[in-house]
Amino acid sequence: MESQQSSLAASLSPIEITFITGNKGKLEEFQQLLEGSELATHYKITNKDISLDELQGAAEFIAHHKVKEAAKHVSTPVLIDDGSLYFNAFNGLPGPYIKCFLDRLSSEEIYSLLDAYEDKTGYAQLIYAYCETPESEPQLFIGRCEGTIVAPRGEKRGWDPIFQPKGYETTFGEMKYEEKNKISHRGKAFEQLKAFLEAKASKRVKGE
Ligand SMILES: O=c1[nH]c(=O)c2ncn([C@@H]3O[C@H](COP(=O)(O)OP(=O)(O)OP(=O)(O)O)[C@@H](O)[C@H]3O)c2[nH]1
Ligand SMILES: [Mg+2]
Repeated sequence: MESQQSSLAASLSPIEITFITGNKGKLEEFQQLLEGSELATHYKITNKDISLDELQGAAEFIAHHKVKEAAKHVSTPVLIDDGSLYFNAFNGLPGPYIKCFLDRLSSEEIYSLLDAYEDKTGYAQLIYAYCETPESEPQLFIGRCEGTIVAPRGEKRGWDPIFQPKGYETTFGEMKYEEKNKISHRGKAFEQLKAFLEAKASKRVKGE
């Protein structure tokens, strides 16, 4: 039975998903996560860089709207990645607005925003959102990583150099993608996305 199912799995064409992002770092981390998983057998993931409207509000709301928008642009199911960084002293900010800060301030300047606060803790959050068609209800997979905002160290990529995950002596900027992905907000969200996609592929193989 198992071997019948594995030969059926091999004969089925892979399910295509379009990952919509213009951010090369996100794409590289996602590809690295994919390489370490079985998903590549069942799915063909392609990338499109489409500029999507991102509303203001909570990250979950933004991701929900962003993936629905994305689904209108392509004929395959879509996936989006939405990242945010929260300073505990700022009660939920910058959150999803971290991109505006990164566009206008250096990492030193972002770190300095916390000068007046003793509490330098925060967390990184990542939402993978998946949507089958523009009419479908999106599925959200949320990963969080607790840490501390520190003076920048390591590669200058987004806010990686100022985020030191809890229990580690290095910032994300000093880690290789592989190392970061094992503990990161993105790695945690990916584990949930993977379980969802694996269950979907397995149902297809069983003809359910
Ligand atoms: O150092 C980082 N480590 C990360 O793990 C990470 N994940 C996201 N980001 C940055 O946070 C903002 C999110 O905004 P965002 O989700 O809208 O991304 P984006 O606009 O760059 O791409 P996309 O919307 O086309 O997918 C953008 O500035 C991203 O560069 C990160 N920075
Ligand atoms: Mg964006």
